[in-house]
Amino acid sequence: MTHLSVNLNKIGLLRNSRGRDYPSMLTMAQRTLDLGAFGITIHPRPDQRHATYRDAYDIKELLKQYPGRELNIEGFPDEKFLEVVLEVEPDQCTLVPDDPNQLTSDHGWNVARDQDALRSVVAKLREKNIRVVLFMDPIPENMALVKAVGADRVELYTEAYANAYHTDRIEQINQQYQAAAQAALDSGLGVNAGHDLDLENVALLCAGKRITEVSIGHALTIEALDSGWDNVVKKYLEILS
Ligand SMILES: CC(=O)[C@@H](O)[C@H](O)COP(=O)(O)O
Ligand SMILES: NCC(=O)COP(=O)(O)O
Repeated sequence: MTHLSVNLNKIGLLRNSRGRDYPSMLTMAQRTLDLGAFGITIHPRPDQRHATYRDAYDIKELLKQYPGRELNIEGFPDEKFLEVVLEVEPDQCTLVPDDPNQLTSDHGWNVARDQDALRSVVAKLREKNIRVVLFMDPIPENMALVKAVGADRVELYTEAYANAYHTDRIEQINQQYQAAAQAALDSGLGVNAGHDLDLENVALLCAGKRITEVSIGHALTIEALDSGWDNVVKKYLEILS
């Protein structure tokens, strides 16, 4: 079984487009948890274009009603992000090497280059018992360094997998992701995965039984426009069970 953490960024985008609390992030988080999702993910970016720092505090408060479920906060560890995460104390923090002006996340960490800074950030988060995840490209040789800086898990950046899914390269690409996941496991790390996963492609990736958690938001929100939020969340839960 692979845990589903639903990323609510795109609910935040809709909410922010009118400046009112509609759709409500909290209502959607509660609805998603009531459907059985393991967790909620948000990625507050410096411009707060979708998920906001306030959402982090509010969803953490909501999760007190859901023992065993988790909040995962993703983002680049700048001063404000770290201030919020160290105050909110989510169950998990996924560090992503995004520039503020990036359209979306599109690469993993260069841990060899950034190891000193990462080691310091990871230590601060671990002091608060926050599980630390590094967003990584699926390169097996890089996994041991993630462990060396003190992280608990990697999140495999799955855009390349999603792009290959409907091509004749998918078997080779999936094998690369499975090898990266195995290398992470062999290094004593847990394995998460995310970015551009959807109802069609998620099953093959998780069939290898190496992935503890997937975080899915963009495709899930779009699929919900066709089939309804509840139906889509239930479909993911069925696939991942
Ligand atoms: C890190 C990652 O791949 C996604 O979780 C990210 O949160 C997507 O961000 P946007 O929703 O801003 O595209
Ligand atoms: N870490 C991946 C995530 O939270 C959601 O990514 P996406 O499904 O919005 O592409």
